[in-house]
Amino acid sequence: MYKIVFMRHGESTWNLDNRFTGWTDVDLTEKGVREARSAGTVLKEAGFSFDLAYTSVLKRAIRTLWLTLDEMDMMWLPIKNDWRLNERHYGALQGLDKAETAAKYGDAQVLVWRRSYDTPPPPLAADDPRNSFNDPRYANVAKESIPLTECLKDTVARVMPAWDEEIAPAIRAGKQILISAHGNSLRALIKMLDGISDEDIVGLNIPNGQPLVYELDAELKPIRHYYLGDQEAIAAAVAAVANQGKAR
Ligand SMILES: O=C(O)[C@H](O)COP(=O)(O)O
Repeated sequence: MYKIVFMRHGESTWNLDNRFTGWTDVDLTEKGVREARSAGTVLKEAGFSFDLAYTSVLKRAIRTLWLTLDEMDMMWLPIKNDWRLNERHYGALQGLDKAETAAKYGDAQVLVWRRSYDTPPPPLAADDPRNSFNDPRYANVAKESIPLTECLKDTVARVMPAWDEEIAPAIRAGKQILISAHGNSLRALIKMLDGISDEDIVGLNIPNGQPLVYELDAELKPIRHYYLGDQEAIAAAVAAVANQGKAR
């Protein structure tokens, strides 16, 4: 049996402000820093150790990983940064308040933009200065692969090659792996691993900074999964994520 640990970054400044974030590179709040450190404590106390970590090229996931590893006294761990683990690109919604957007367009429309499998939010204009075409961190990415918006299906299409080409072979080679990523890049991975339908994926929400353990069989099919830590607090955090897109 193999084990892999997934973790969404700790609370970010735009999580706190309830803004659509996507590829915007915002940092952790103080609470997010505490969540990342506490994830390290929880992992250490549960006896986890790692050979390799993967994260995105966005600082909220990178810093979460650093703080978690610091807490585990494992800052020496090799880290692979892969843009394909980035958050789903939120298009022209990036920067907008989620509840205000729901008040303007309705809860149902915002649920479609946040959680539907194949309806992307409106795109950023190609000449919007917030596009990532000239950002040096994507210098090695083909321009046509750099999105202006993404639905979850688009995110699956970029996350799965990272899984198939990089992460799955490393698991098979016996590496213990920690992945620090984002709500929707993790939803994309989990959808594929667990074979969740396009309809049911709407109901999957991932809380900030909570280690999620997946046990996998020899074919890397999930046997079971569970969050480490305080289960009541985690259930409340999952419900809070679901409610972020509702008008107040
Ligand atoms: O990009 C964002 O806004 C969040 O990190 C994930 O947002 P969501 O839960 O609204 O999809």
